[in-house]
Amino acid sequence: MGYLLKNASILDGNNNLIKTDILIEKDMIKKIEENIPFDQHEVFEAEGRLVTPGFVDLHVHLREPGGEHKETIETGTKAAVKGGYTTLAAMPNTRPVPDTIETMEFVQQRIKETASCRVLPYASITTRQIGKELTDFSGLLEKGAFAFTDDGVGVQSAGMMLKAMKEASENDAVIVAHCEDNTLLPKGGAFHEGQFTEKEGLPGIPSVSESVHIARDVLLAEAANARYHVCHVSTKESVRVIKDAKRAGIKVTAEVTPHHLILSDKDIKSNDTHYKMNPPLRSESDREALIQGLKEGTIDFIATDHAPHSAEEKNQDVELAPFGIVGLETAFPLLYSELVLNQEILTLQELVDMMTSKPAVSFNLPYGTLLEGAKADLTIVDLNKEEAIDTKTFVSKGKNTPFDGRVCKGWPVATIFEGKLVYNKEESFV
Ligand SMILES: NC(=O)N[C@@H](CC(=O)O)C(=O)O
Ligand SMILES: [Zn+2]
Ligand SMILES: [Zn+2]
Repeated sequence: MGYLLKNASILDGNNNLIKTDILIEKDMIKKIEENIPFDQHEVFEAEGRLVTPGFVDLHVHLREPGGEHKETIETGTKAAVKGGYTTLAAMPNTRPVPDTIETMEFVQQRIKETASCRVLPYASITTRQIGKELTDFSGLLEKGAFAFTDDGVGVQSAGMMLKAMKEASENDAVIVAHCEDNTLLPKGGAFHEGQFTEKEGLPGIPSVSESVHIARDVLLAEAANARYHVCHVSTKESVRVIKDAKRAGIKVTAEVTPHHLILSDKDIKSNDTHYKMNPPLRSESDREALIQGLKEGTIDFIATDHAPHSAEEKNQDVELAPFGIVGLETAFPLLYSELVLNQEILTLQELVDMMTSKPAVSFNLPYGTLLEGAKADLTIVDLNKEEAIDTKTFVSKGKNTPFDGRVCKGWPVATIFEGKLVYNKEESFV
């Protein structure tokens, strides 16, 4: 009859750790209190472990249907719970795209049958994500579409984006945007236009190809009175535009990825396609602006943009290899080690909030909290455990990361989703 976590360390909201017991019954957190007596519960000793709400990642690519050689809902959610995540929102750049009721029903069925954690599927804004025709927003929402996005590609026409925002506003839905103006992209660009591409004599992806769409879209969101969210913000100009829009009262939120917070174009290794992702790693001053934006609340939360690809695909020439890196199994230890421990940029509380309550609140989700009566989604972390990232241990099909071999501290060791133990590293947590 449920679990009793003894002597767990939890955060109090002010970056203080307090010691407590946590009682889980069915799929709910029943009680958070010291010295809960046990009574037919399975007892877990959590002494010396940080217990947080299950992490929430609102930007992942699970590749199913159509990209099962890269990832499936089953493998992607196994990777998620290993990384401490219990809620994911899955991007619709699959084949087929969930742009019809039938495909959305199929995706929901696969989630029900194969997922280890909660998966909220996005529907596309436009049919086949080609920017020509809006999908059936109200029909897709009825089938459980989480929000609408054409992630993978920008919505090129302002007219189409305005239509989408009006439709979203009428249906109380959020438009989630991959911001990229194709008319500003060079042929064969793989990296940010800056010191790296200049040194290597390569075509570069300019910052303005992202920021110009954000500037356009916040004005469209204002005109349509729509809720608008920006994916994977990467430039300082983007941060400035979002800051101004928030100040003007426009309903905009934004996310940033772990890799854009930790790496910049000075870290790129020539001919290594593990540094090729969209948007690209920008300059060091962009990275600093992203950190500042996150700290001050211009950027609302962290999302991985987990984008698995096969080794064959990534082993091509830089121009041909697909954009994207995986993130679910490494996000917390990377961010904790780099931003909390090494650079002292974020507190542990801030980091946990940005991976739990902040995304949940931004999208009105009832998850990401450790409160009595909440869903029992919990992540158990060993903050002192130090280990090198090793792609050979990944359960994701994607091994495409530039962080292989990097030593990190703060590894998730167990994950509870809706009251069930869905991950338990080497059965260590019993
Ligand atoms: N981020 C990436 O580099 N790639 C994503 C697409 C996307 O998020 O735009 C993918 O689907 O592989
Ligand atoms: Zn994208
Ligand atoms: Zn993406």
